Amino acid sequence: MTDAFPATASKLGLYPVVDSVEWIARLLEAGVRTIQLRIKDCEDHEVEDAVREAIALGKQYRARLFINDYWRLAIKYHAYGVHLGQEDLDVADLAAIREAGLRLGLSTHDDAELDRALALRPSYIALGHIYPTQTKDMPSAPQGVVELKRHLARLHNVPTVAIGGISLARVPEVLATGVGSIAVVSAITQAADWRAATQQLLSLVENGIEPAEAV
Ligand SMILES: Cc1ncc(COP(=O)(O)OP(=O)(O)O)c(N)n1
Ligand SMILES: Cc1ncsc1CCOP(=O)(O)O
Ligand SMILES: [Mg+2]
Repeated sequence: MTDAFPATASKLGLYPVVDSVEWIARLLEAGVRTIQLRIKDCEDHEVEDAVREAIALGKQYRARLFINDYWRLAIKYHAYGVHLGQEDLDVADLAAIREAGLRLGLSTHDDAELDRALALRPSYIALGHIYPTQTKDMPSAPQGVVELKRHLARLHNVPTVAIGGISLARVPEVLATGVGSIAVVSAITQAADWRAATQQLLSLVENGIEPAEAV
């Protein structure tokens, strides 16, 4: 059996996914403790400064900072973790990520992808998209909360994250599925008042979760 990736918190709570160091800084300052830097479609050298600065901020705030896609840079600067999609899995050096001690989060969209993800023993598994989203072109249909719940039934011992179209108003029905974390982009970055939105999301999602484990 393949070695497991390092463990992360059993419930990751509110998980903003953002595209700049500025967003990382303001959300960590606002109390977010799980966060992802997601800058799409760049060469490593174009995002190296941003990745390094985001990782430094993550360490400063003792937060769980995941780097999307740029796994070589995440290893180079000792990120807390890396998030990869199914296509990324075809090219990434998973052994190098594991040996460097980084946590690994994986995207899944259906049962076959869940099978593949489970076999890799990642630190968490993300499920989506749950609702229609304007943030990313998705080839598949939204899975909805009924399908999310069915998938979660296979994932008792793995931290889970729901993503895609999750607004403040939809958080309660997503949480009711038992998922351990809610990942959002536009619910924060497109909010009229991002600070208020972040505080409302934090209190809804993290109410009842143990204080953050040391990072
Ligand atoms: C928490 C979380 N879940 C899913 C994704 C999507 O990742 P991926 O499939 O690799 O697509 P891109 O984000 O790279 O466009 C994510 N980033 N974070
Ligand atoms: C990156 C990603 N992966 C699946 S859906 C999505 C975008 C989620 O953005 P939003 O929360 O604005 O729908
Ligand atoms: Mg990706």
